[in-house]
Amino acid sequence: MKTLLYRVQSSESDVDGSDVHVVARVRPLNQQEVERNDGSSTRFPSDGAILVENQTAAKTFSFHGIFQPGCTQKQVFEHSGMRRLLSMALDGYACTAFAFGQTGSGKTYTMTGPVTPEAADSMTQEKSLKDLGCYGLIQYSFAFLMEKVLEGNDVNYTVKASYLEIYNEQVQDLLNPLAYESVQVRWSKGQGFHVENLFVREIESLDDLMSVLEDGMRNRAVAEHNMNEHSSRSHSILTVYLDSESATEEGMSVTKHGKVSFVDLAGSEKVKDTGSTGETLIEATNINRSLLTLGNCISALSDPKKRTGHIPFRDSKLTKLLADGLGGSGVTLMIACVTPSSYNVSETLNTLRYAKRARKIKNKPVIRIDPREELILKLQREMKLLKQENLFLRDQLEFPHREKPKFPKPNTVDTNESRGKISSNKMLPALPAIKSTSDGSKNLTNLQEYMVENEALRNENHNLLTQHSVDEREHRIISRDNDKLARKLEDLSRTFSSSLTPLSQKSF
Ligand SMILES: Nc1ncnc2c1ncn2[C@@H]1O[C@H](COP(=O)(O)OP(=O)(O)OP(=O)(O)O)[C@@H](O)[C@H]1O
Repeated sequence: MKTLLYRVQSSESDVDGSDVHVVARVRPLNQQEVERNDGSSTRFPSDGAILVENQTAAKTFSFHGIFQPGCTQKQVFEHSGMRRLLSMALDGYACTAFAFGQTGSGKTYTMTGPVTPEAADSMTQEKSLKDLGCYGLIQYSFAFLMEKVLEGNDVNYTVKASYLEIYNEQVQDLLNPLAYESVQVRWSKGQGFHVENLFVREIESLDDLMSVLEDGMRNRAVAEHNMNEHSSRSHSILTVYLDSESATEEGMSVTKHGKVSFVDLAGSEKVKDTGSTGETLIEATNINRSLLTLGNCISALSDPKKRTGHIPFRDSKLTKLLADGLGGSGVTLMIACVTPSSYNVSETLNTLRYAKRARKIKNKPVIRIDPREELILKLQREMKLLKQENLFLRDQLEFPHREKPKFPKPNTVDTNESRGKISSNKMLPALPAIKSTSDGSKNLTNLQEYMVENEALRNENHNLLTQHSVDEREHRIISRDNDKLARKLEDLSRTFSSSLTPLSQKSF
C-alpha cells in the first residue's frame, strides 16, 4: 500500500478564517546530516500529528496538516490550506502565508523552491499550475491567482505587487533597491502599520508576477554559513494586491482591496552551529532578536488572559508588518519548517511549540472595502428592508402601493395628527437614481440621496404604523360603542315587549 506523505486533519471547523491555520513540513535529512549519522527524531502517528523524540522524552503535536519528508511542492500547495487563503484574498481579505523555523529547515525551499541560478532563469517562462515542478508555494499561488483573475467571472481585478526585505532592522525595497532610505514603516488609523513609498509594480500576466519574484530574489541578502549554503539573512515579504470591482445585487459597483503576503522569515540560528562571525554575526543577532519579538507576540496572543492586553508588535519591524495577520483582521497560514535530524531536536521542539501556540491565535477577518462604499451598500440593504415593511403596512391599511419616486429631493410626510390620516401621494420621498460608479463624488451624492430616501421611508413607515394603531384604536372604540348600543337595544326591546302584555294579564 502506498503511504501518504501528507496527513491533514479531517475536520475543517474553521470556515471563516478566524483561526490561524498551522501546518508543519519536515524536510528530508540533508547530506551533512546523513554523513554525521543523525537519526530521525520525528514520527507521524496519525492525521495532523507529529511525534518528536529525544533521548529522554517524546512529545506529540497536532496541526491542521503535516507534510513528511519526500512530500512534493504541489502536495504542500494542494493540502496546506493555501488555495483557501488565496480565494479569501480574491474575495477582499488581507491574507498572509508565512514560513518559519530554524536556519536550513526548508523555509525558502517551501516558499520559492530550490534557490539555484537555473531555477531563477526559468522562472519567467510562462507556466501553468500543472508544470511548476519544484517551484514553491509562491509560484503555485501566482499561477492559481492569475488563472482566477483572468477568468474574471463578473469581477474586474487590478493586480499589483511589491517585494521588501527587513535586513538588520531596516526595510529595503527589493524592487527599487536604491531607494532604501526613504522606505519607512508608518502607522495610520486607516491603514494600520504600512510601508511608506514602497514601489508597487502593475501586473498583467503570470510572467509579470514571476519577474517580481525573480528581481526581488536577486536583490535579497543571502550568505553562506555552516548550516546553509544559501541562507536568507533577511525576512522577506512579497505582497500581491488584488483590487476587485464587482456589482452588488442592488446594481452598485463595489471595490474590495484583497491582498496576500508571502513571508519567508530568516531562520533562527545558534551561532556556535552556524559559525557566524563579523557581518553574518550582526545579521544573526538581528534575526534572532526580531524572531524573539515575534515569539513574544505569538505567546501573548495565544494566551486568553494576555491577548486583550499589550502585545509588543512595536518592538520590531517584522511584528509591525505581521500585526494584521496575528490577532487582527487578516487571515493567516503558518508553515512550520523543521528538520528530522536528531542533532537539531531541541530547535525542532522550539519551532513546533511556537506553532502550537500560533494555533490558539484568533483573528477577526474583515473584507477590505472603501468605508464610503460600505456605507452606501448598508443603506441600500436597509432601504430594501424598509420598502418591504412599507409594502406590508400599506397592504394592512389597504392603502395604494407606493409609486416609484421620480423627483430628486426628499418629500415631507403628511402628519395629520388629529386623524392620523396619511395622504399617500404627498408623502412619497425621492428615490435616487442608483448609479453604477466607483467615482468618489458621485458616490457621495448617492450616499446623501440614500440617507434622505431611507430617512423618508423610515418616517413614512413610522406614520403608517401610527395610522395602523390609530385605526386599531378606533376600531376598538367603535366595537365598544356597538356593544353598548346592542345592550341598550336589548333592554329597550325587553321593556317594549313587557309594555305590550295584554291588560287582562295585568294584576291590579
Ligand atoms: N523539502 C525539501 N526537499 C528537498 N530539499 C530541501 C527541502 N527543504 C529544504 N531543502 C534543501 O535544504 C537546504 C536548506 O533549505 P532552505 O534554504 O530552504 O532553508 P531555510 O529554512 O530557508 O534556511 P535559512 O533560514 O538559512 O534561509 C536547501 O539546499 C534546500 O534545497
